[in-house]
Amino acid sequence: MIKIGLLGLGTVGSGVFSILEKHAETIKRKVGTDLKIEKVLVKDKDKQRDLDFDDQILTDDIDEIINNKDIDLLVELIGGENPAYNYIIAALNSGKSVVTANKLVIAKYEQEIMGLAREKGVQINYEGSVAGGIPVIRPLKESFAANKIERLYGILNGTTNYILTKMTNEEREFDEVLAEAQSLGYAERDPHSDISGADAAYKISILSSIAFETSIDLNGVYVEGIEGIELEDIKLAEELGYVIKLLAIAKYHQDGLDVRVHPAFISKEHPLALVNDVYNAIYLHGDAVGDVMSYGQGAGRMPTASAVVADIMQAARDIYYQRPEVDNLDSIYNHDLVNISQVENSFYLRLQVKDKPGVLAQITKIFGENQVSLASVIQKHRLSEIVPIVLVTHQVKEENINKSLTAIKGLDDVISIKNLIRVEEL
Ligand SMILES: NC(=O)C1=CN([C@@H]2O[C@H](COP(=O)(O)OP(=O)(O)OC[C@H]3O[C@@H](n4cnc5c(N)ncnc54)[C@H](OP(=O)(O)O)[C@@H]3O)[C@@H](O)[C@H]2O)C=CC1
Ligand SMILES: N[C@@H](CC=O)C(=O)O
Ligand code: NA
Repeated sequence: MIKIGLLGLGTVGSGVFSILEKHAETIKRKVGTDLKIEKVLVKDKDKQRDLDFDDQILTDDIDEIINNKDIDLLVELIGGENPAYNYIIAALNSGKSVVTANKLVIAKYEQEIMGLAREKGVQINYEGSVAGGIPVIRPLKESFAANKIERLYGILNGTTNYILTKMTNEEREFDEVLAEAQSLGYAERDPHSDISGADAAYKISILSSIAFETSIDLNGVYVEGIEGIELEDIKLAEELGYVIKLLAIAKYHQDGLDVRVHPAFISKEHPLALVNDVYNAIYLHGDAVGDVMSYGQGAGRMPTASAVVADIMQAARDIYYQRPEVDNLDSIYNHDLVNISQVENSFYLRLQVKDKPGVLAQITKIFGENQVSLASVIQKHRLSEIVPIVLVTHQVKEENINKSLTAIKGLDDVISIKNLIRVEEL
């Protein structure tokens, strides 16, 4: 029998608990032995819970798990940086294998955690940390191992994709849809992590380090969230043949690796444009396999628990058969991350200007001086003395756009720059 210490009995922890119960027989057959949840760490032992268990297994003392020699496997599902990080390190140090869905901790401390697991000869599995139930970590490590991965695009945050989908299809308000995503268990405890793009940045950083065999400095990943997206931008995107998605991108660039997260216009025709609600997708290109897309639910109780339980089963099987963990996936490269100012894209720009002759000419002159050429210009209906203008550029370095915007902001007749969104040619 393999005994488990489960940390956290919230959205994902309760899903793991119920799958381990519901499929106990099948799991036993596939692993080779029974799995038993020996102890469950929670914050509040008196909280009302919808699960059927003996209260004795609940604890609020981590030592009862870390110091319990009978527990072989620690499953960390409390989230956040600390104490989760400390508990993972303590478990590895005491020779326990670890399963976690904590993208923050893995992205921030990947090198240290992987190194420690290797040193101790134990497993650290984290399939649930990226794109919930979609198998993506193991495929990258194993199924695509014979490839050079050239680029990777992902919709990696369920909460923001849910919000953008509901804003697009139902014209609903941001705050109302966010509250719904929280009640469905999709959002992080601090939903700012979802909205700001940080959660997706942790995830693309984890995927990049595996795909490109490199360590990733999170501080070098450009991150922009969906806070600035307005219904107006969504409608204009639709008019222009695009949808807006919070896109995570990792690809080779002449100066290193281009890793970033931001809202992007993507063609309505691209398969990623059809990824809606809480669904996530990863679209990658390997030199041998070509284009591959994986799709499924990226957040939520049971989809995430599906990935976590599979990780538990893999670790348990290896513990039971005393197979040492052999992971030769060292980060052998130290690719530089490219500064966003050096990245080329097309841009969508929405401005409000005074309704006067010559304003557009002044704007296009500034663009011309900064080598920005325009693919389209749309002047929308006049609102009192204000005219909304929408511009789409051809491909240009971001630093040229920034210089242009600084000059455009200084024009007397420009009232405001409402939004600047990258148009990603996938
Ligand atoms: N929700 C999702 O869809 C997904 C979540 N994840 C990741 O899974 C992890 C868990 O998320 P989720 O289940 O949503 O989180 P929840 O907030 O729903 O649950 C957290 C659980 O951890 C317990 N807990 C929190 N802090 C402590 C602490 N300091 N000491 C002991 N117990 C603690 C809570 O106890 P109590 O019950 O007493 O409050 C609760 O049971 C996170 O890393 C998250 O990023 C990954 C993919 C998808
Ligand atoms: N908050 C996350 C949960 C899964 O990782 C999300 O919305 O994707
Ligand atoms: Na996953």
